[in-house]
Amino acid sequence: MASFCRAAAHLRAPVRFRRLGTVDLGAYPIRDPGSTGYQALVSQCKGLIASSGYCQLDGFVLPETVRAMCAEARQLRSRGLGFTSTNVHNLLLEAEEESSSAAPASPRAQVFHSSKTLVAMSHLPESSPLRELYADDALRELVRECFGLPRLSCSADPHGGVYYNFFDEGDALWWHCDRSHFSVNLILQTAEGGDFEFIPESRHLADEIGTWADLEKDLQRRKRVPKLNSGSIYLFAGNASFHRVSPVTSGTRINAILTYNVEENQRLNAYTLKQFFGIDQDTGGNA
Ligand SMILES: O=C(O)CCC(=O)C(=O)O
Ligand SMILES: [Fe+2]
Repeated sequence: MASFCRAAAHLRAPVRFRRLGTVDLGAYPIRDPGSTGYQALVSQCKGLIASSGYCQLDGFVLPETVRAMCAEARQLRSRGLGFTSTNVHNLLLEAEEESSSAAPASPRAQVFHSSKTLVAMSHLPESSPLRELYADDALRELVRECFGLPRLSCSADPHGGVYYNFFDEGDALWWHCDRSHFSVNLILQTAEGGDFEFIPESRHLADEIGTWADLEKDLQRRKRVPKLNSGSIYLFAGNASFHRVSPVTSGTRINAILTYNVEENQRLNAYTLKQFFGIDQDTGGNA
């Protein structure tokens, strides 16, 4: 009888949905910044960023959440909410008028065609696990500390704060240095090819090596190709180092970019919104 009552009480209990944990807090104690584990994590990341501009946190996002994010990304894309762009750019992502003075064979005159498909933050449902990760103050604080920044805010841009990226077969992001000084990237699904490759502290070579052909040889010879798995997050000082995503040869690479700014209330400019998200600033709608 007693056991029957317990069972009945259980049946009457309100249904609780199990909330997925997002971050592996055992390995990365981001909710406990006073702990020695947290301090060790920050000092290790700071050291790596100081020496090579790069550090990666493997298994940062738990596998179940990675699966939920991949499923969400694919579902949004299958509803036609992805925007595929081909971007023509040079090594320093300069505007045409900035690079027009470069000599024809020089590195800065080289033009690349990069392509990928993005799903903007404005398409993510309120309950999105990617939104939840982006809204996590403890992650933002970790990023701030690792890059040694005085303060850090989430983007105020409704489309570009955090977004999914797809690199399908043939897609690539060719050699460049970012305009922003730091970036945070979450790998959700790997593919054949689609490797993140970088050469620490190499930006100055664009002015020192006379031709793109010679610079490319140097980059290929010295590049680092970290082994990234689904669930890895990497922090990268992408303004100082040439990097690329190599062409995908089979499958689809899925990743998410989390955008933070030192200054508050930063939004994407009209060019970036149109070029990468297909959004007209005036209407906010997809082009
Ligand atoms: O997806 C990556 O691993 C790199 C992306 C990148 O370099 C960029 O968005 O500027
Ligand atoms: Fe980049």
